[in-house]
Amino acid sequence: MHIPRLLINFKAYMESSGDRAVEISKSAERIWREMGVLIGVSPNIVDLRLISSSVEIPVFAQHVDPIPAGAYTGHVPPILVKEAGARGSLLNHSEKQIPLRHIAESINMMRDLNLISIVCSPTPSESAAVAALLPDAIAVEPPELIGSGIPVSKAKPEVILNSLRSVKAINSAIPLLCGAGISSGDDVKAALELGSYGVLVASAVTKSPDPQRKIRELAEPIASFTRA
Ligand SMILES: O=C(CO)COP(=O)(O)O
Repeated sequence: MHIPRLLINFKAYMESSGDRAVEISKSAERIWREMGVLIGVSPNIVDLRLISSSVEIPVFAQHVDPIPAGAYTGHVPPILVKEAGARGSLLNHSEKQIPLRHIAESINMMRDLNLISIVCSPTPSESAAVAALLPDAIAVEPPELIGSGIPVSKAKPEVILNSLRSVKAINSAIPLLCGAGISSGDDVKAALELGSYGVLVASAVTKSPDPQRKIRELAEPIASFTRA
């Protein structure tokens, strides 16, 4: 199972849509080849096929709905995400929260399609609830730090430690990523030292004047950590 250690969420930023989404994705691919760090990108749904046909690194949708293909206006069936070349999807991001039963149904539908499920959770207790649904990975992200530039790995390390503890108590095989405010290589290093498998980032890359340079900075501690 190839869970990225650095997953870049393009959200719905203009700076990471269309041709700019392709450029950032190609930068991520270049750094993956250069450093051997598995980097994934999560473009807006409007760019999913464009990005998955432009790079070899794993591409993730930002959301799926637990439905088959069919008469579902405005919804995102897992099968169509698969057809568009995605390797998986985020679920339950704090900016796109869904009920627990939808998370469970989506994880099961994604598993049947060999799509990787990375489920976001805002707190350690919700991380435990999500772990019981057996996703492929969990990403804990305190909503109040998202987009703040204040890194969860330094401002709220207990959220990572308590999530690790609560997820391990349910299933120690589920990797835990963390995100929210992660903006520097040092923030990534702190997250890894706390026990995170990897990180989820958005604005540090999408809003950077030099996304490639920022991706390299964020990937460096992962490269050294995974080499050690
Ligand atoms: O929501 C996030 C990643 O999914 C985190 O956002 P920022 O990296 O902009 O804080």
